[in-house]
Amino acid sequence: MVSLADYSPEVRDEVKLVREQVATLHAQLTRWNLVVWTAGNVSQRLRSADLMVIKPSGVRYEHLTPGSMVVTDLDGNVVDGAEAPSSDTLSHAYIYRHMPEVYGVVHTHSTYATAWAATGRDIPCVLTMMGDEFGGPVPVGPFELIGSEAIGKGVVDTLKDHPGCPAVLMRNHGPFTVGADAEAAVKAAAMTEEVAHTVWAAEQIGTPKPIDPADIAKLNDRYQHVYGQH
Ligand SMILES: O=C(CO)[C@@H](O)[C@@H](O)COP(=O)(O)O
Repeated sequence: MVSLADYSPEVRDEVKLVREQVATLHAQLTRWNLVVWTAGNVSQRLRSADLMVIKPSGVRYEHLTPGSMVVTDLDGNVVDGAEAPSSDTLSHAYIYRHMPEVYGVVHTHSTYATAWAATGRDIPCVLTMMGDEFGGPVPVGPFELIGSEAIGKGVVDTLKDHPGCPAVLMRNHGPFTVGADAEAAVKAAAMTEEVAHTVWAAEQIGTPKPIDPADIAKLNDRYQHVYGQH
């Protein structure tokens, strides 16, 4: 069995840093009310080796530490860690293998996004915030059972039809989000829940108005390339 001792000091240094980052980011899941009990996970892929760091399965967020984070290869084989990795490890690994631009993956069961997932409806792009973050609707992916890479394949296949979108609502299950790092994927999870809630509220009031696709593209381009500090 391969262990961290088989990797260079540079890789081991990055593992230490990413363990700290991923452990800290799990607190953002509870901060933004995206999870109940242990129903969510965060991972980040390393830049220096084909490894990833993911949460141990079923461990409460207040008990998570950098040292409890599990290191696996991109086939889900444990390389370092005392506890079993997340239920979704094979799916996170599949996403990393098939989306080379992705270095962060998050899964939650946040209430409003999961309610949309239960209906099988895409969240329509009726908010400027959706143009900004998603560049269109938040799509629904196929129903898949948990524990294999099937969910990961469903996420990848769905996002092929939604280039640039960082979120998929896996039907009857909940949101999976991706990003250039774990923090970006956590942000996408928080924004997914926010727009799921707002669009649901809009549908209680009346019929949300669609945004012209050309304007959605302009919103997304500005937000992705101009917004914030550069
Ligand atoms: O969605 C599910 C189970 O339905 C899991 O991803 C969720 O409970 C989190 O599991 P882990 O604690 O990451 O193994």
